[in-house]
Amino acid sequence: MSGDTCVTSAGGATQLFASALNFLAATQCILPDSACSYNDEVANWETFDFIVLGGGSAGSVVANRLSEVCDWKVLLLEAGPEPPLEADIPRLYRTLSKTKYDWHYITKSNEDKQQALKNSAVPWLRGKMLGGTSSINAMLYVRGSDYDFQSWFDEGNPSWSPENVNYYFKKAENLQDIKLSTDDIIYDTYGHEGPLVVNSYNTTNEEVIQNVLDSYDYIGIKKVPDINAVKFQGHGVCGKSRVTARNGVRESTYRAYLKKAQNRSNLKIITNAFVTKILVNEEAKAYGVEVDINGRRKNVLVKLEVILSGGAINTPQILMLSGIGPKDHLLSKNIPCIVDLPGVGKNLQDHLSIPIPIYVDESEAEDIADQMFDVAKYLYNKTGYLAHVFLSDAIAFFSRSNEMKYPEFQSHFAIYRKNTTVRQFIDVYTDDVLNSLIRHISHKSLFSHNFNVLHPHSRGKIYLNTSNPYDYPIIDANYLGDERDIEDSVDGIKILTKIIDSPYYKSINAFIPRIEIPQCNQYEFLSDLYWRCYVIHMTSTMSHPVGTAKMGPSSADSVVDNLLKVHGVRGLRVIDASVMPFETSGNTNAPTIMIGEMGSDMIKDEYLGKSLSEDDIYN
Ligand SMILES: Cc1cc2nc3c(=O)[nH]c(=O)nc-3n(C[C@H](O)[C@H](O)[C@H](O)COP(=O)(O)OP(=O)(O)OC[C@H]3O[C@@H](n4cnc5c(N)ncnc54)[C@H](O)[C@@H]3O)c2cc1C
Repeated sequence: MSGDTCVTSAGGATQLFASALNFLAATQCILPDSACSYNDEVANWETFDFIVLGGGSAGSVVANRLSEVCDWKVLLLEAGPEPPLEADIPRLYRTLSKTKYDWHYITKSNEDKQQALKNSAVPWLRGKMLGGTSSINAMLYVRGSDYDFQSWFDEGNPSWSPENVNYYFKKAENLQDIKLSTDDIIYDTYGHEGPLVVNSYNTTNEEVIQNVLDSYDYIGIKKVPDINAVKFQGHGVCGKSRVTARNGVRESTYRAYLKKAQNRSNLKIITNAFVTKILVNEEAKAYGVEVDINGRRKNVLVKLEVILSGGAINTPQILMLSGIGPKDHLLSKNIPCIVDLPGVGKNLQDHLSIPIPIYVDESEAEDIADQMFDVAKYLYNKTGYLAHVFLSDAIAFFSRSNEMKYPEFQSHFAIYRKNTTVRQFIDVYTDDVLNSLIRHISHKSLFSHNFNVLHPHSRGKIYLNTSNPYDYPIIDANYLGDERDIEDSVDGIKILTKIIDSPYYKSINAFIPRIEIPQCNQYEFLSDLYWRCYVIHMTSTMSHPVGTAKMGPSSADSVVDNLLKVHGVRGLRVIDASVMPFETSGNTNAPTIMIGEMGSDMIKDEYLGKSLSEDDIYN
């Protein structure tokens, strides 16, 4: 592997950032160091102790942790390249959408719902590069609640108790916000010696953010100093989120885990390596993988295990292509079934996202000169608007009753200043709906509260279109397939929209605009029926798909066991977001990294004996 050239730019920047990018590209060598090409060679039929398939949020963790053992020869195969410059600079991440760094998946059209979306389908951004989706995500660092992991445990997964899970969150973390560390509770919550820097943004719209948090507080969603350090209480909690940022630069798992391991002689990292199937023999033992590296097919062999970390879409696809999945479905695609596992690709869950636009009279518009000044600020000390993503770090979690032990809903918050470009951030909607959404932006600022349902009842599925590994699988997200998700959304939106009666929102003349959706125009504005219709047609994704290789004790409905081993197959584990039996109460990157940490220790434990510093940390 050579690692001494500089990062490149995706060249896919939108007009808004084009001049900034050119400037940055010209000065890229003063940006954070980066290895540029992973041109390790792998020979046909070469043998490794472990092959990790997919270098994303979880796969990067696993590749690092396994290669800590000098005697193990580890191979990481990643379909995409090294991340470009735009992945490092938080604000530019959206420019990677629909480039070679994104798988650009899209869900199957929903026949009678989601009519406000183009083709009634939802684009699913997924990172295709080292760091995977952690190189393209919004960087919010949210662990989820103890309730989530207790429900994984109660599902028959004894290693995943809240206590064990918290141990692995801490193992990953390295809290860097010095101010926060002076609070004992916050200090004790986080880990301080892990590879993953958890911090606060260098820059936020502090005044607005505090006003918005105070407004949540006013409607009963209590403002707290740190979201991860409190137990969910009352009607809800809100605060500034921690983020995966290291002094203004994205902290992907590529940066946190892979770059630190890249010089180990026992780790080979191969990019542009697209795995077409796992080789499984008749005794149901995984013995290697078939991979396409820059157009050349190779077989690579494994002594101990293949670790599948392809993410919630590709993991079930690869399992099915390898003969592991629902027998009837595999046979219908002319794939011999080696292990009949009906759960592969099922149990797909995603957090719903429904934009709640609120127009306000707020502050002056940003002009292009301000933005160019911010470019200079970023180059100087990694502050300015390039240092944070378009979603702010103000987040809120809430429930309908104060008896709840966990949040049912989440709200993200984004500010679009008057006369700025909004279109690119919400371009999933049809032109008419989008025009209606942004129609006041020329003279008002838009406060967009992204409303999320955290524990949807609907379940979707992923299945093969064909047996050709290069054909995308079909994503049937089944949003709102369960009527309860519509009712829950309406209830949650009615709680959230009370915010416009808070003193701050009143002081800035806040109002919710009616969105022109033909199917909803018959309903009285802001009535239950209007919101119901709005939910049915405006629901999109929070980009948190999980569950398609569910962890659980029974091969009838789950894919991996408590130790993440694929049921009925030897030498094969899944370690990524697809193993989550249920969605967590928040963004899914932190829990996926935690899964990477615990999964790695499970492997070490199996082959090396107890590897943990605390006895019996998992059963
Ligand atoms: C736009 C967006 C914003 C988000 N924002 C946040 C946020 O702010 N906070 C948060 O917590 N979560 C966020 N998420 C979600 C979070 O990032 C994901 O849940 C998490 O990254 C999933 O990790 P993973 O390891 O399961 O998959 P990934 O990180 O997607 O990794 C899978 C890897 O496998 C590779 N791969 C797949 N198939 C193959 C193959 N056949 N051969 C070789 N390699 C292959 C892929 O290229 C990829 O690198 C966001 C997601 C998106 C899309």
